[in-house]
Amino acid sequence: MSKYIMALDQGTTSSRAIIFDHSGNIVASLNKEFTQIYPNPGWVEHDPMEILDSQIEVAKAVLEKTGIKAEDIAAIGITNQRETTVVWDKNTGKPVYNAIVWQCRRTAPICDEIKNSGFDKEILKKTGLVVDAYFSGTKIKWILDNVEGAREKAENGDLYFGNIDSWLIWNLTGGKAHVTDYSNASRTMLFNIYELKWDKDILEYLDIPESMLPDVKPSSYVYGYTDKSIFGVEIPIAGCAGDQQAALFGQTCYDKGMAKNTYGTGCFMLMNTGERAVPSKNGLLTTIAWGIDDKVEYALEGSIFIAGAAIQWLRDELKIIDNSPQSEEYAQRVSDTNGVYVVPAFVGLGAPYWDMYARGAILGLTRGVKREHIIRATLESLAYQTRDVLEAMQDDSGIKLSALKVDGGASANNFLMQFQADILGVPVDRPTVIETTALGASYLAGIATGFWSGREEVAKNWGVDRHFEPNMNDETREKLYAGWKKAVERSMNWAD
Ligand SMILES: Nc1ncnc2c1ncn2[C@@H]1O[C@H](COP(=O)(O)OP(=O)(O)O)[C@@H](O)[C@H]1O
Ligand SMILES: O=P(O)(O)OC[C@H](O)CO
Repeated sequence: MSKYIMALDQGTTSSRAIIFDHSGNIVASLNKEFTQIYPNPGWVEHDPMEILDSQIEVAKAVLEKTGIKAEDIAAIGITNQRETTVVWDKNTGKPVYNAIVWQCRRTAPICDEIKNSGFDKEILKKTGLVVDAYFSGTKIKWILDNVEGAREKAENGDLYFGNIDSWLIWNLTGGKAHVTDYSNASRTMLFNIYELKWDKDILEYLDIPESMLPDVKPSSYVYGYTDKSIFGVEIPIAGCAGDQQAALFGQTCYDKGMAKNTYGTGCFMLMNTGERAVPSKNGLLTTIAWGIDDKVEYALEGSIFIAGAAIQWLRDELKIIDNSPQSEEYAQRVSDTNGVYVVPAFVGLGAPYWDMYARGAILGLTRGVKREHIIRATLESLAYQTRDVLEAMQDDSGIKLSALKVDGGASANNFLMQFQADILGVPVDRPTVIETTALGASYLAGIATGFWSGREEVAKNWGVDRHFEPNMNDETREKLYAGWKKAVERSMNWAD
């Protein structure tokens, strides 16, 4: 029997390949950052070919690095930045436009039109989503309306749409499978999460031909096999889920009421609500967690658009740190932010505010403010945003969390995790494997192929690396949080 599972984790910042063993431990991991393209303020694009090439490159390189043979990979699990939209010509395999990234705000005017017509209420009822430029539907419409010849080709049945999962699977299978899974489909704003099918009314409203859309399959399922030309052998692609749902699976949140928060480019808190879809009264999303054996389970989600990306901004644009981990050292050189708040609303605000026109702000500047304070305030903003979402989630679900399970790149930051526990007044548990996104995709693939027997078996792999206990008095906590709420208000409704 083959000994390993390989996860391909195609994130917003980088393409990553990780090999896991049967105990859910990382045997080897490689990742490659790729180009972020900002053609206009608030617009974000990726090159789909660069995504594909970097993903295949790291997958091959991680095998080479370990000496593990492709034959020893029992299955591949795919997980991906969600909502990001690729439209390609199915005859040539060429994208007709760059991938429009989930963070991109260009379709805000289309969303305003939908809201003005009142159709947003219908969309929320059918898809569980708040109408926002975040989701794929309006991005597809933009491509069809703005790329020369695209609409005609789409109507002739020559174009395929896919999120990054579909784009990768189609290419890895040599163009044999045009598929997605329930969790990714539920983020397009085109999928009826109750009837489990593409919604004809929404497609008609947005003028999107159904022939462009992938077939929707379970998340733990053999979608196809990698073309021999890639790894020399055919490997089953047997798991697929959007990265946040995959992280929920990797954190083994299998029971109703279990939740996790992932600190990557953005920050996403998901709570398993079981077989019942829970509508939100507080600006959260209702979404599909996964589909297994044709049974679908749901989650409540709080989506924060900018988290680790704000740390990247300190590194790449302000150039006040050399690398992301260094932010921890700088933050700890000062005892507070000197009254500064950073609101990283670079691409508007997601849950619970949903303001496409909010923009980033630094408030409370005085002459004594040093870069350490700005760095600390930026890290703290991740924790404040998480509190906004946690409060909404507890209210919607009626469940008070006894501890928050965390993961993702920025959860490695001990300062941030301690401040998170302090500002929530709730303990934070960081597991031994913080690459839970990739782990979840592996579990889905391994369960489909019999590598693992099921959830009960993989749940035994979860263990705590570090527990952060809240250590802040209530008065300080509430005073700091009140300052954050004031700062957020100032950042809202800024862009024209
Ligand atoms: N020690 C750290 N402190 C703060 N932020 C970090 C740290 N390590 C990584 N990050 C941030 O986490 C993000 C990468 O996390 P990752 O889970 O790989 O994200 P993604 O899947 O979105 O590409 C980057 O935005 C990076 O700036
Ligand atoms: O790339 P990440 O890990 O920040 O995740 C992006 C999300 O899937 C967007 O919804």
